[in-house]
Amino acid sequence: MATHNLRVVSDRGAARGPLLQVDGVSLEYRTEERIVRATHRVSFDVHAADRFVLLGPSGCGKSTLLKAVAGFVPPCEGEIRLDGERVQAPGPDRIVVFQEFDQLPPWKTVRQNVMFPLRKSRRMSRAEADECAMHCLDKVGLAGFADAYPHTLSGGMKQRVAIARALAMRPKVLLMDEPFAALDALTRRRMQEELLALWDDAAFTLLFVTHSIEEALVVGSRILLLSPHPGRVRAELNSHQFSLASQGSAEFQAAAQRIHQMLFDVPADTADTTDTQVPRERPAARQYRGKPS
Ligand SMILES: Nc1ncnc2c1ncn2[C@@H]1O[C@H](COP(=O)(O)OP(=O)(O)OP(=O)(O)O)[C@@H](O)[C@H]1O
Repeated sequence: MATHNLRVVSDRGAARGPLLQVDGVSLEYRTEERIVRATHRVSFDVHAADRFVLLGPSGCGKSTLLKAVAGFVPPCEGEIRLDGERVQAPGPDRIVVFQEFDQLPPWKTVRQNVMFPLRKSRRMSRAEADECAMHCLDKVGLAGFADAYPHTLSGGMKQRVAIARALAMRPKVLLMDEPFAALDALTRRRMQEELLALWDDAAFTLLFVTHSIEEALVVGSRILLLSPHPGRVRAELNSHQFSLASQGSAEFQAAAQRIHQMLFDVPADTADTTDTQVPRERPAARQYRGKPS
């Protein structure tokens, strides 16, 4: 596997060793008619406080990898370890925030939605769970909507509730599967900003799936590039230096273009950087053969 530094920086928490280890993991779906291989021998390490992004084209197995880390899909080959323990089932140490806006039970208020997993996991008394829920809702700017029902909220607000609910559980790893993909561009940008502000505050460990190169550079401190279906590791990058503020800069554009080339091996002089979304439909790309200059 090639490891590239867009800029060399030290890894926060690296001294403690990896928190999450994905080691040679192949994932398959078995139906009566056929076997679909979603990923092939994928390996990566996530350290505490990393914002680790899985980036690749549609169908390369990003969501399936996230589900495997969550414990919903067992590897057919390889192993996933969290804090040295083999992942074999879902657990409260790994919480997933999905793209869909309907992940909040509609019959519960915002506050009840955040309290529910805290109470269900028997971590806290009702009063403690209530206090924790209000604290987390305050962090995402929704304390004033604690007694509202989800159907009265915008898509962005629902995603904020889902994030508050996840962070309230203090998971070892927060798993996010294209959480902002269904939002309009302005809201998406604001949500990215808020997620980074939350991370500045709490330095949680994030595993984030996207097919947007720009979002990967903004949100991620490290990025794993996956090849088209079935997903194989193409490269791993450090991207700590980028933020929303650097998005229009020449350095940011150059990094986006380089990632595009690494994913699709497009010659530099023909690469189109006006649209840096990883295409949803694309024929199998040629293998990436070397480190970019
Ligand atoms: N439940 C399923 N049964 C059979 N095949 C599946 C199932 N879910 C996903 N797949 C297949 O596994 C492969 C990986 O899918 P996955 O959703 O993980 O990709 P992805 O990279 O997250 O794509 P996207 O960006 O479009 O969400 C695809 O070929 C897909 O068709």
